[in-house]
Amino acid sequence: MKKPVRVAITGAAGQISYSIIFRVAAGDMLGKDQPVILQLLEIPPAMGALNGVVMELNDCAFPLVAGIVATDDPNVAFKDTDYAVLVGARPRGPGMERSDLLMANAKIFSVQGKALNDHASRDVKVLVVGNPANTNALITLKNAPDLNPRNITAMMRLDHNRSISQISEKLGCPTTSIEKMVVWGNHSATQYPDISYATAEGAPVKDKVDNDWYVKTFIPTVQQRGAAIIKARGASSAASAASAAIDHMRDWALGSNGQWVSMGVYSKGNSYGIDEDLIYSRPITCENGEWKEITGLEVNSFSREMMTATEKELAGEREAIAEML
Ligand SMILES: NC(=O)C1=CN([C@@H]2O[C@H](COP(=O)(O)OP(=O)(O)OC[C@H]3O[C@@H](n4cnc5c(N)ncnc54)[C@H](O)[C@@H]3O)[C@@H](O)[C@H]2O)C=CC1
Ligand SMILES: O=C([O-])CC(=O)C(=O)O
Repeated sequence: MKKPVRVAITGAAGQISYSIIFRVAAGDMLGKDQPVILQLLEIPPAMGALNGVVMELNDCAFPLVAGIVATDDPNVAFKDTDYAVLVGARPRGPGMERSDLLMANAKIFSVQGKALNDHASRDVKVLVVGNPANTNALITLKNAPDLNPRNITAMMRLDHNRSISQISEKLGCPTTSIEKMVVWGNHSATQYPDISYATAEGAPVKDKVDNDWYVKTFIPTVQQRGAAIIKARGASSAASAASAAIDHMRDWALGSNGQWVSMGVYSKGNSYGIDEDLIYSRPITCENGEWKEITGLEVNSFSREMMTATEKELAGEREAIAEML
């Protein structure tokens, strides 16, 4: 049996975590042979509810759960943690943009960045889910100067999976046959789901769909999917967000088997002309616990315009929270 690893999950009594925690415990994220110690963080008013989650976890008698810590102290939750999934943050309601959450949530990530810096494993892999995820990841990174910036990422996998699902439905082919999808930029309405390189059953997707559908239906549907779920459900997506978080961390830890995925990662300003000091989503493959960017793709003028629009939005968000960096 492998040695247990520590997985910290914040917002542990919230909607998304109610799906994530049980899947991590079942081995969906790190493998069916990897025991985990769950380190669950909440705020004081939610500790009663978190206690209920812990009771349910115990009732599952999961063979892989080697320990559970439930706490309202980030210094305890992040102690020696190998993985951290930062979900705890306010969700948006109808009519809001995710950036409207920036001021409400920014402080959470400066506090948690510092706590990760001081207490987590030096190799901790961090995924920021709480919105606005990319800029919250930047705040986390800037408050954790002793950690490797490569190890702090933002979740774009839900957008990636949504894109694949839309193409699969349009073409009537299985999701597993769609490869080389890319979502660029911010997890927001400016994100750019790009089918330029995508293939379905080995053939270019752009040859199978008309450009009008791509520009007028596909792109806005993916960009607005979060808002559509809020409208339909009265609450933001939770199980699909949890599933995307599991996919992101599993592929990062165990490898993406050559498949392209989209991850919000730290930009050093040396690829695709994207400004440095942003957490910007791009095409990635993962192997041996490391992510690697796909570089050198040709970018046409439509793509460049879309990539720049989402970059500008991220730069504006960075400006708005400059004092927290
Ligand atoms: N990046 C993405 O693709 C997605 C991001 N989200 C975002 O994820 C976040 C969480 O969403 P839900 O679980 O639906 O919300 P929720 O409101 O059900 O749960 C959030 C939980 O976080 C807790 N929390 C608040 N401040 C905290 C802190 N400082 N430390 C620890 N816990 C804290 C709250 O007590 C609450 O239990 C929201 O910001 C939402 O917008 C949601 C869907 C997709
Ligand atoms: O739309 C929201 O506020 C929640 C979210 O990030 C998503 O579902 O993509």
